[in-house]
Amino acid sequence: MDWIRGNTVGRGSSATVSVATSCRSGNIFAAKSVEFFESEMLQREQKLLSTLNSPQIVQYIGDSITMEDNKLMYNLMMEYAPAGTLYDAIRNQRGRLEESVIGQYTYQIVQGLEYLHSSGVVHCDIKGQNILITESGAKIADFGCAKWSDPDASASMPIAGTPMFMAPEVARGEEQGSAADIWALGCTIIEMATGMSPWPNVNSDPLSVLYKIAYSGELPNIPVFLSTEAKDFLSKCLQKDPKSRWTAKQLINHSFVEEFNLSQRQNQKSFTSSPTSILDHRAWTSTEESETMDDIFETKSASLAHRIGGLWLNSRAPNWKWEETWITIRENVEGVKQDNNVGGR
Ligand SMILES: Nc1ncnc2c1ncn2[C@@H]1O[C@H](COP(=O)(O)OP(=O)(O)OP(=O)(O)O)[C@@H](O)[C@H]1O
Repeated sequence: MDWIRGNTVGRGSSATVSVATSCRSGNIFAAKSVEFFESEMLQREQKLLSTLNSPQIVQYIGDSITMEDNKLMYNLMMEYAPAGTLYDAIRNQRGRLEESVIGQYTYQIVQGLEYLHSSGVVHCDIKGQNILITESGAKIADFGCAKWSDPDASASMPIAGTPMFMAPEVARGEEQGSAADIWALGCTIIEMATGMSPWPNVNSDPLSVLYKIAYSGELPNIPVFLSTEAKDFLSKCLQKDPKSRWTAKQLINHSFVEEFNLSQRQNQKSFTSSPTSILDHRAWTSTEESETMDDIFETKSASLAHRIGGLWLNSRAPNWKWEETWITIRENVEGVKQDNNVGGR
């Protein structure tokens, strides 16, 4: 092992993330690790992340297999973000970021999404917990749910993501394309502005969340205290019809983020720095009667929500805290696999 594992800096539903130091260079990086026998998803994430290269995407460094405490581990190495996630930043600011900061992060996330979507990748799990804050701003991370947008490649790809941040067409199990990332971006802006979920008054079980999003016809509330530009930007992200949602390419020129777009262009003109090392860049109310549920979930598309909800109910974790962390769910081709994302952050 030519690197030393340091402290654990994060724990997701699928993996543990530690800070690590290279023995040769002394450089610091992050290692996302799982036991090799259950590393299929992390290896899939590695394959996808290794094809990406953008200032607004967490920088891929490499992968390795290590033997630690008699356990064979698979590690995905990437740049380390000492400041943690956007979710941490929101909590540090007592749940509400200033609008100028929201604008800046939003611009950087849109840049990352524009890069991803133009590269044929859909992230599928945009939320504050999956955005890292680095010296060069917000970077999109955690490609555990990501997929290629090519219909042939994604035909067998199941719906994945975090119910509270899911777009209506995703909650109905119809499609999960790039427009779904834009809806999730809108939800993340609400998270930045309020420190709360986009559906704060909805019963917090995923089944209720999914039903509300899929069939109520309602939209998340746009915070009243935001500027007209910010509200307009949000309304472009939170269109029920995915075809009516603005694309990342359109949003990048929206007046809400215009000043960050302009200042970046100016910076690009004045600096011509060459890159050094990659490490230098561093669910409606409470659950209804089951007859009603069966009526509601009769359709093919809704059966997805039913399966997800059932699984969640069956595997509820004792230390679950919905308010503090948003669940990520993944369905594999053979069936549904539900991951409890229970704190540790
Ligand atoms: N590069 C990094 N630098 C610093 N902290 C990180 C980094 N990557 C991840 N983390 C921390 O580890 C946590 C878990 O990482 P990640 O979201 O990638 O794991 P996961 O198991 O895929 O999570 P999820 O349950 O969202 O699928 C993050 O929320 C964050 O706090």
